Amino acid sequence: MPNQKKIKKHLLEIFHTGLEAVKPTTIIPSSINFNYPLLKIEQQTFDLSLFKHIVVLGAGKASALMAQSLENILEGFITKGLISTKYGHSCNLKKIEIIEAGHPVPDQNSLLAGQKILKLINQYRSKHTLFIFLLSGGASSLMVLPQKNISLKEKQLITSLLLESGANINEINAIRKHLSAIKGGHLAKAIYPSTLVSLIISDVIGDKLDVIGSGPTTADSSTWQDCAFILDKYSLWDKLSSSLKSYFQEALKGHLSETPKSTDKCFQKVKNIILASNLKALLKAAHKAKQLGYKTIILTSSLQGEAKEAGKFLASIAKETLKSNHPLAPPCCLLCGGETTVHLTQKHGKGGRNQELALAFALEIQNLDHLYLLSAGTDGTDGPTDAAGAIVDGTTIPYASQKNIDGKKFLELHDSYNFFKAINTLLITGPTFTNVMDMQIIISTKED
Ligand SMILES: Nc1ncnc2c1ncn2[C@@H]1O[C@H](COP(=O)(O)OP(=O)(O)O)[C@@H](O)[C@H]1O
Ligand SMILES: O=C(O)[C@@H](CO)OP(=O)(O)O
Ligand SMILES: [Mg+2]
Repeated sequence: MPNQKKIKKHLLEIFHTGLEAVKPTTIIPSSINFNYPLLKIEQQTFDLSLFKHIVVLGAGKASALMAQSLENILEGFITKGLISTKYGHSCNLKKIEIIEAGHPVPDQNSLLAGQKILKLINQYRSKHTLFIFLLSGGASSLMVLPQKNISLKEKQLITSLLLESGANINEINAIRKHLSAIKGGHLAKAIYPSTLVSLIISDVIGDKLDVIGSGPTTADSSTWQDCAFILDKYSLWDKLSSSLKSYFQEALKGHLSETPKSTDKCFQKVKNIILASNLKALLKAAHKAKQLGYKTIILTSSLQGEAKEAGKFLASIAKETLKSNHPLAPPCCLLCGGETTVHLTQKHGKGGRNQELALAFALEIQNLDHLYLLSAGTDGTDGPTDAAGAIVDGTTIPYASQKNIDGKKFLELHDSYNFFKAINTLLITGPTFTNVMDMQIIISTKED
């Protein structure tokens, strides 16, 4: 079907245009202006003649390309640097060391990164050092340094429990911050009295500074009470090791200190600057969709909730375009972004929130012509799979049925990856070196 091919090409063009707008290679050069001694980053200006050293640190899925883009501007001025990124997300750097580490569950290299970053901070901490921190999503797992008495194994266990529980990223990170000696503002505290500027690519809803990568350079707004509430809400107390359980209990009795709060003087010397977000990608994607001839609307950049419910809801809007021309008449493009969650049942298959959303959408529009959806993670990875997401239309479910593949069953088993793999409709991009949550692109067209 030639039209099907054309629309799929459009979906990919719109997605990749959105991605391009939030790549480090785009945003770093466009936000930084350097004319020695003045380094201007967005609205902030730093006089480099006041500093003896510039030390670049960072963690996240985008940190390697952020570092490379920064080296292109500042190479001769950087004293030393170290960033941590996910396996397979490195690129060539001249001055800055790279460690590749585990994600979404931290590993030994995540710990090594946390230790080495703290060592560099201790080595260069002074009023004459400017620390530049390159932060993007994934940092919570890629750089860890557990508080005293907490082992890496315990951090790994609680991370896995939280990821499977259906907890959202605010909740997951409230717990992670309270177990960390480097996130939840602790990194800013360790760097004080040096000057710190944190360049940030946001992958959380509302661009909350203390949630992105568990906010290493920001005052934490969550509390031990919040942690207790989250452990209750997802029935996690009994799944914790006995030592971790007593750790939280001690904290609730007031025996452990809180994460650094906004009144801490260390934050007076910190500038947190968000360089890219989901909305930025959606705006550029919308521009492309309009160029391709679609009436276009951005529905939201904060889609959240259970992935399959979001898929159903988006399908209802897509169908409305055909039925009543609302919110737009075809040919039109509806854009959305955000981060849904998947509450995994104990026995489950392989998938990710975008593939799950796409499968739920496909089930709702089966046998309907004219509707198409691309749903994908902007980091190029959806869940623990090698796919970024999937592309579906009205033929997806019937085509699978012909091959005796029952979409409904695969959805129930959270096995969306194997569903799409079997019918060869996975979207595979590889690492994109950026990360602004997920994007959904719906095209509704009345052409045959
Ligand atoms: N079989 C599965 N089906 C659907 N979602 C899954 C499955 N396995 C894991 N997930 C979800 O994948 C999420 C992690 O995906 P990932 O793309 O790495 O997230 P992020 O990009 O935010 O780090 C977890 O929150 C988990 O709920
Ligand atoms: O590192 C983190 O805390 C989160 C949010 O920023 O990123 P990701 O979902 O990619 O793990
Ligand atoms: Mg995420």
